[in-house]
Amino acid sequence: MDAPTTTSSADDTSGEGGGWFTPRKPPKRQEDGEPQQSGAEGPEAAEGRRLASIRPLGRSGSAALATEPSEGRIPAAREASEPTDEVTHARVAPAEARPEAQSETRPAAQPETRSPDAVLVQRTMAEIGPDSDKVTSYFYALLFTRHPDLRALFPAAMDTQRDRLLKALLTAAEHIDNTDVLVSYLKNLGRGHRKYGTQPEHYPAVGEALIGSLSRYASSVWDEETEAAWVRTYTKISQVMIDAAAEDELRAPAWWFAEVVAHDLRTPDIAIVTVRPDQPYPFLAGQYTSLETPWWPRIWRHYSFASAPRSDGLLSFHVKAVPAGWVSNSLVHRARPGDVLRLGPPGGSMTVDHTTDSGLLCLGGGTGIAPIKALVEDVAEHGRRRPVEVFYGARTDHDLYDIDTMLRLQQTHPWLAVRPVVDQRAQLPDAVREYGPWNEYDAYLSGPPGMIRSGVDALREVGIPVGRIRHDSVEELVAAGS
Ligand SMILES: NC(=O)C1=CN([C@@H]2O[C@H](COP(=O)(O)OP(=O)(O)OC[C@H]3O[C@@H](n4cnc5c(N)ncnc54)[C@H](O)[C@@H]3O)[C@@H](O)[C@H]2O)C=CC1
Repeated sequence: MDAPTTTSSADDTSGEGGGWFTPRKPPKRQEDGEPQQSGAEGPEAAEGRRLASIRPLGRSGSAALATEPSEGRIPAAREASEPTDEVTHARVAPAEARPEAQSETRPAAQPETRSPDAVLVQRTMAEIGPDSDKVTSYFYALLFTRHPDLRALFPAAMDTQRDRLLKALLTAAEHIDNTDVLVSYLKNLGRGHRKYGTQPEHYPAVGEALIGSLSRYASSVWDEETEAAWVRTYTKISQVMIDAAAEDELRAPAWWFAEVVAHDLRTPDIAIVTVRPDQPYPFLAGQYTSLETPWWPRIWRHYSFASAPRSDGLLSFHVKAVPAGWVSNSLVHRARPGDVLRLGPPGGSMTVDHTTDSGLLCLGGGTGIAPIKALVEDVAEHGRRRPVEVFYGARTDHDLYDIDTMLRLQQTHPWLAVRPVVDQRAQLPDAVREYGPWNEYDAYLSGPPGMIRSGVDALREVGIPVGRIRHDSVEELVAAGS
């Protein structure tokens, strides 16, 4: 099944964006192609005022956000940029979930801790909240009418990811003061865009469309000051992305080709797909990649690696075909040895900290067992006898499609305990409560959103601090309709 794209509780910012692709020739303004809008604020009025402010951002090497990342995470946006496998819709965080909404309810005497730009950006976000679908549509209308070459390079069916790019940008802007988290997120986002062929000159085009759509739908709060704040914010965002992509270019390809070498249908809708990349693919156990099939060009989905790095260089994924999941259905029902896929760079930070000897408490629900298996192999390879307890949840016995592998690992490694938990008999979080104590353990959760939520609650109840609980982004899992 599609792996979620966020990992870890206190970190991770893998980033994949929604896809800006290389035009065959440099993008060119198409004044005649403007979307026709009735009403006072047409695209020209909305967008034409300050386009010169967003300049092409070359590969300067000087990141606008200078602070080094501390592996932070932006929970809402990380996955936002890369869909899992489902149709999703524009989702701007509800007002009550937004940082500015919280600060708006502070007592008046409390000092403002946000930067002036953040205040203006967040005010815009609050304003466009109810119109997020319209903002998204207008954003892409502006982008593609002004830069038609870009349209041809997005997936044919934009519904699947059309809001990903915008959402990632808006979330990044909203967190502009949270530099540690943001820089790491944006660097990953910039690196992830290399597989689309994104070039520095594409960023101003996107920035213009962004400001054009925001100014239209946040017109009641939009003024010169707000526009300047957005221009500064977007310039910072894009500069970090451009620099990260340029840096990455020196050491890694934009994508890897990977030939399917094995296809093991474990249940009618779950397959283990093994591929051989065309060149070495470095990654860490617990991470994931983005994957494109030949049947759905430019539709990328995330899948966790189901093994630690192997000496033969092969990579495996556990894929569950989900309703309307184009990529997952192709991988389960169509892919065969010899087919060639493309892989993006690895991402995610749900990885083992080898500097400690703490035990690992792992909860894997359904195909979420894939990265858990990789973590177990990673611990085994490091030769440290750390206790590892795996709770493997499934709907029925039949759905424990990889239990044999897990039990074999348990036989080989005395420090490993694997406990299958089948729904009819127990709930995964309840099962965890029956064992323990867990206060000396780091926890890893991988599975559907409901499992992550109730699992985190249960783990906190049994005394594991939140900073030691790592998991995939629930928001993104929900967005994926998993
Ligand atoms: N890196 C990761 O974290 C990965 C996550 N996944 C995610 O895992 C999910 C797997 O889907 P399926 O195999 O269809 O799983 P599923 O829906 O069949 O659920 C599997 C098990 O998770 C537990 N579970 C599910 N909902 C729960 C809830 N509300 N409360 C407590 N426990 C619950 C139960 O034990 C259930 O049997 C997908 O959403 C996929 O995106 C998949 C691969 C990797």
